[in-house]
This record gives sequence, structure tokens and C-alpha cells, in this order.
Amino acid sequence: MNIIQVVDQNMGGEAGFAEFKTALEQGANTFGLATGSTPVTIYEQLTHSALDFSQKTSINLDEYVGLSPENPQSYHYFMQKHLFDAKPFRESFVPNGLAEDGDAEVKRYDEIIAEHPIDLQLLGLGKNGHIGFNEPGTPFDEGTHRVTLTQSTIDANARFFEDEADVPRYAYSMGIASIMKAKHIVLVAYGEAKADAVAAMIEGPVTEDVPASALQNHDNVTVIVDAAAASKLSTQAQITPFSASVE
Ligand SMILES: N[C@@H]1[C@@H](O)[C@H](O)[C@@H](COP(=O)(O)O)O[C@@H]1O
Repeated sequence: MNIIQVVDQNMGGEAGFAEFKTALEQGANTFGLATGSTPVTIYEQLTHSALDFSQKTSINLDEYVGLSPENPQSYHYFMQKHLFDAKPFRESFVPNGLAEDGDAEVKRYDEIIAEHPIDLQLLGLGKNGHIGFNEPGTPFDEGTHRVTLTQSTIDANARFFEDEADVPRYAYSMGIASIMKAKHIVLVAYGEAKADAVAAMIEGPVTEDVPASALQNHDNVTVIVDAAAASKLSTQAQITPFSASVE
């Protein structure tokens, strides 16, 4: 893994932006996108740039079951607000949280992913090592699926809702097998709360107990971290400080 250290989330936005820019220059067509607080500065950089995604495809990782695209807590809404309103793609896919038939929705999403091989996949990281909404214990070979969220994830995401009780208990998530098919994966993590998950992802055993550890089996992963998130790594020597001129 290529580990890039940034000073703060703003610099992380620049580092993430550089990965998108390079991917575009190399002819990428499909971008796998993530939600959460982590990617926000990358999306800010993208919206303020001249990069053109109007002929490109985006595929989001996940969506809460039961939330409509108009619900401000939905990932549809998040993506519109933080990226798509200012920087539209030709087509943007997000799982349909209101799908009546969950099995059909999962199948539909897998077909979309199969038709649009992902060139660059952006990921955040859950405190428990989840990627997308692939919680600990998710089989690595699974495609899109309906997830029962863990209490750890419900607690972590409660900050976006008025009340913990409002956090949906289920979500649709792209599977780890699909994430692993992306040509290039860029995972971003900030803060001490992510330090254990970062260390387990990079240095721990490859185990379904730590979904992000699957990335050790991918040959093109870039990890963008701040010092706090990198603080429990023992391989500090392999960490490259980000500088805007080096991509
Ligand atoms: N499903 C999302 C993940 O894709 C995201 O990586 C995680 C971390 O969120 P944050 O970036 O706010 O720490 O939150 C949610 O659970």
C-alpha cells in the first residue's frame, strides 16, 4: 500500500483531488464514491476545480434502507449537496433506499457495477474497520447486500441525526468483492478514533473481522491519513508526506 500522510483534512482534500485528477488524465470512466465526513474536503476541491465529469459515471458505495433521496440524512442527498449539484456526472448511481424488493435492488446494483468497471474507488473507514457498510464478519466474496448495521456504526453515525433512534438499522452496501475489483482504491482516514482501524487494515492479519484488511490483497491501494490516524502504525518509514507537486 502507498501511504500518504497529510497535515490535516484540508491537505487530505488536495491529496485526494490529485488522485481524481490523475485518474481522469489516465482516461478513467467510472468513479466509486463514498459518503461520511471524511471525503467532504475532496469533494470541495473537485467542485472548485475545472475537472469535467460530465461524461463520466459515478457509483456510490451505500445507502440507508428506508431513506428517500430527499431526506437530508440519505446518502443520495449528501452526494447531491457535496458534489453532484456543482459537478454533475453523466450518470450517478446510488442504491435505492426505498426499493420495495430488497433482493431485486441488490441484483440491480450488482448489474450496474458489472456494466461499469470502477477505475477509482474512494473509501472512508469505519472505526470498526468497515468499508462502505461492510461490517466486521462480512464475507470478502460478497457482492451488494442488505446489511444489518452494528451498534458501533449506529453510534458513530448518530451525530448526523437528531436522535440515535432515528439512525436506520439497515443499509444497502456494495460488497467487498466489488470494491476489490476497482483498478485503484483510495482510502482516506483522519483522527485518533481511526488509528486502531488503520493499523489493523495495514498491519493486522487479513481477516473478515476487519473488512478493510482485504485491501492488503489489492495491488493498487493509496491510503491518505493524518498523523493521528497513522499513529498506531509501526511502519512509519513507509509513509510518504504529501506535497502538492508529488502525486
Ligand atoms: N457508510 C459510511 C462509510 O462509507 C464511511 O467510511 C464511514 C466513516 O464516516 P466518517 O468519514 O464520517 O468518519 O461512515 C459510514 O459508515
